[in-house]
Amino acid sequence: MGRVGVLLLNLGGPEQLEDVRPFLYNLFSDPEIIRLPFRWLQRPLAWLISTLRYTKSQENYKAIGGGSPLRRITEEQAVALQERLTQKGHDAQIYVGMRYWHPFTEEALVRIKRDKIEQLVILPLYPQFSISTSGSSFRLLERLWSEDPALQDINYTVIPSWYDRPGYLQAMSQLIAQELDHCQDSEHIHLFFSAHGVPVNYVEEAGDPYQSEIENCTQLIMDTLNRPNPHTLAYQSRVGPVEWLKPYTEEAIPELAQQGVEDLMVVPISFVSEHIETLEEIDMEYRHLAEESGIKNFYRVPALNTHPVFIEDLADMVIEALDSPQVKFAEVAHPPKKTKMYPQERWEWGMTTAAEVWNGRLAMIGIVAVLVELITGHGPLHLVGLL
Ligand SMILES: C=CC1=C(C)c2cc3[nH]c(cc4nc(cc5[nH]c(cc1n2)c(C)c5CCC(=O)O)C(CCC(=O)O)=C4C)c(C)c3C=C
Ligand SMILES: [Fe+2]
Ligand SMILES: [Fe+2]
Repeated sequence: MGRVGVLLLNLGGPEQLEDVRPFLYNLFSDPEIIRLPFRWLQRPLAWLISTLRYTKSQENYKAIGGGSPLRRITEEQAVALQERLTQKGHDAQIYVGMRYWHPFTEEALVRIKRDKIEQLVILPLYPQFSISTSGSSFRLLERLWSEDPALQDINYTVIPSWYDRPGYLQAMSQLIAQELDHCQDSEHIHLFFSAHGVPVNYVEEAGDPYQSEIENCTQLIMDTLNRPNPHTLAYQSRVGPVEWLKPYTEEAIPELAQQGVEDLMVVPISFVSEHIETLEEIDMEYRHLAEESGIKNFYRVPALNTHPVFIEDLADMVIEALDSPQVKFAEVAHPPKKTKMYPQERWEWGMTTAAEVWNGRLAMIGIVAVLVELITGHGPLHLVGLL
């Protein structure tokens, strides 16, 4: 076997407050994150939302120390994975490729080419697949590959998702059990699985398997944990005006309190590292909400980070992938759609007169909306919840 590399994919996060605005711009420029009827609207809208949202977002990053810990933790995972692979007799170079911040996926590919990697395992650090996360990175890679003959010489394989891996499930249930064992009468504690949400139309129209993978994952963790605790699954971090997967975390917590639940333990399951949504949203916002709603004891299970059982499983995944038939981007970047078209494609009927007229009208509405919002600080984007 030639020189082996592992490319770890992740979202990326602003390392300092000045990074928040360009990070948000990159995020909202991604058509897998906001689906718009017209491609040309993507960058102006990304500029608009990032400009109007960043001060609020900066406040959240300020509350967790001024930046996202995601790069540091992902690099620690990379080091731990490399060590574990070496112990298992596999020499591999590990690369981190983030989607929206440094080190960008493009930067990782420059290093992979420079190091003359011949076998590459592409491993997203998202246990469950979503069009908006792993899918977005796979599509980016698919495009970069198609543009670069040097990349086409590399034998690569993709691991699409791995939420059902025994090691991952073991590591998650060990973390939960450890947290439960710190508490008295732990069998009464309600386990509250909180997954990052996605818009409903991703699942129902675009065919995103995310919801079913999250539901299966929750059940598998409960089976592995094998304790009598009651549990609930809900979705957090909704952004924007459209409907997202339900129940929403911020509604489910007060409902449970009303039903008489007094002890709640939140288990974050869509992300393997601590990040803004665990450290700020869960530990601060949802804790506050829970206490206001009458929950007496609020606990949170830590993220996996470099949990040894988890890292061991990542190493096994890499070794197994090297021995298995290759999985190509074309197989994983485009989940089969539920309806004939992606939501944004329904509008793409070509350069018809009607489309041109609507382009013009929407542009005017957009410009007026921006001006009103910039001047008054209030407007349609605040109303629909994007800001
Ligand atoms: C599996 C995890 C994630 C899914 C699914 C996901 C979908 C998704 N996210 C947004 C919008 C935002 N995400 C933001 C930050 C962010 N998102 C995830 C994970 C998932 N996102 C993480 C881990 C982070 C934080 C990184 C860090 O800095 O620690 C943000 C920015 C933060 C903020 O301003 O609140 C936005 C905005 C959408 C629209 C979406 C699905 C379509
Ligand atoms: Fe997100
Ligand atoms: Fe949030």
